Amino acid sequence: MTTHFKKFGVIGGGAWGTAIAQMLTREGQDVLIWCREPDVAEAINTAHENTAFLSGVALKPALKATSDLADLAGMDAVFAVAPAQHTRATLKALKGTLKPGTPVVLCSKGIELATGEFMTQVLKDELPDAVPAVMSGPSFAIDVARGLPTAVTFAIEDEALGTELIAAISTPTFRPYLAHDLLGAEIGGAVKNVLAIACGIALGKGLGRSAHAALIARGSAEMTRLALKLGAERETLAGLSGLGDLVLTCSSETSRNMSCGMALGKGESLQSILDARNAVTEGVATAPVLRKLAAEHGVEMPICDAVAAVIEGEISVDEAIVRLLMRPNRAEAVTA
Ligand SMILES: NC(=O)C1=CN([C@@H]2O[C@H](COP(=O)(O)OP(=O)(O)OC[C@H]3O[C@@H](n4cnc5c(N)ncnc54)[C@H](O)[C@@H]3O)[C@@H](O)[C@H]2O)C=CC1
Ligand SMILES: O=C(CO)COP(=O)(O)O
Repeated sequence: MTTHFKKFGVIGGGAWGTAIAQMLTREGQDVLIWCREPDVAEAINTAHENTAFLSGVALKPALKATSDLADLAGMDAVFAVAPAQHTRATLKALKGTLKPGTPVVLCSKGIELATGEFMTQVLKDELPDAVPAVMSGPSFAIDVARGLPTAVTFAIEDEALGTELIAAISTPTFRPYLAHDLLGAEIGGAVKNVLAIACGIALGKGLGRSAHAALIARGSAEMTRLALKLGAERETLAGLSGLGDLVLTCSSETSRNMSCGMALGKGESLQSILDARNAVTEGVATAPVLRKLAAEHGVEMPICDAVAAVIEGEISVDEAIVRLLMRPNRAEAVTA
């Protein structure tokens, strides 16, 4: 398929932005990644490595980096990969620089704490002339950067545009699947991070694999319940950006959310866990705002609620476990 997508901008020089930029860089495509830290941009341009956020991966020399967001002006498509709490500021800074109708592919997984908004709404607020897309699914940055096989959901309203975009970005090892339910893809990505903290807590506490599996299955029910209430589609939550990412994130210590939960389960304090890492743990910011959103919509999400209560310091990990286990018996159905 011929494509007019030749110039890609990536906002965010963290692990995921770097992996996406590496994946997009190929013959016939120019890729420019914006890094907040000038030394990260410098290292990508000169040493071809992002030692701060994705060390040990040899980046393609054709990948170029900048620390000036204005350099992303005129790109054919932009991937927004700053942490969810910083996405608004980076999009705001791009006002007036992108051509109207430029696709902006939202790749961060979270809900804005200050507003309760998902990233598509943040984009609409800041760059109303952009075309929103959501790319989300089971995809550790290190796997994608190393070219290991990965499949994600690529949600966009315009099917023809989406078909052209996924043709332009896919590789033999990176397979985006086209979808139209942007909200469903966003809900999966945001909620699975909170559930991964819960799974980590259970494993860190030594509660066993049966409890872990129960949390994944009941967590999936919570995620789907919220999605249906907000108007998203059940099928999306059963796909790569829902169940797929839930399983990955809840099963591997490579996940920052899962490993944060494990450390909490072993008795470490949240602050000491966060202080010790140079990486974002999205579920920590998402849990409180997710709890609020669920309450506003009358959606029961007891696992996410318990994680939020631990994160906000209201109850201990042990109290959260007791609270979940002592809930009254109920029907298994998602919408019961
Ligand atoms: N790392 C991964 O495997 C994956 C991450 N994601 C999502 O991608 C998003 C970005 O995560 P990572 O790339 O992993 O980040 P990271 O944890 O590797 O790095 C942190 C990033 O936050 C940026 N940052 C810190 N303060 C900032 C500010 N005030 N304004 C703008 N940027 C700021 C840093 O410059 C750095 O790029 C998150 O929403 C995450 O959930 C999604 C899929 C996979
Ligand atoms: O979203 C991810 C994998 O799909 C990465 O998860 P963590 O942010 O928990 O590391």
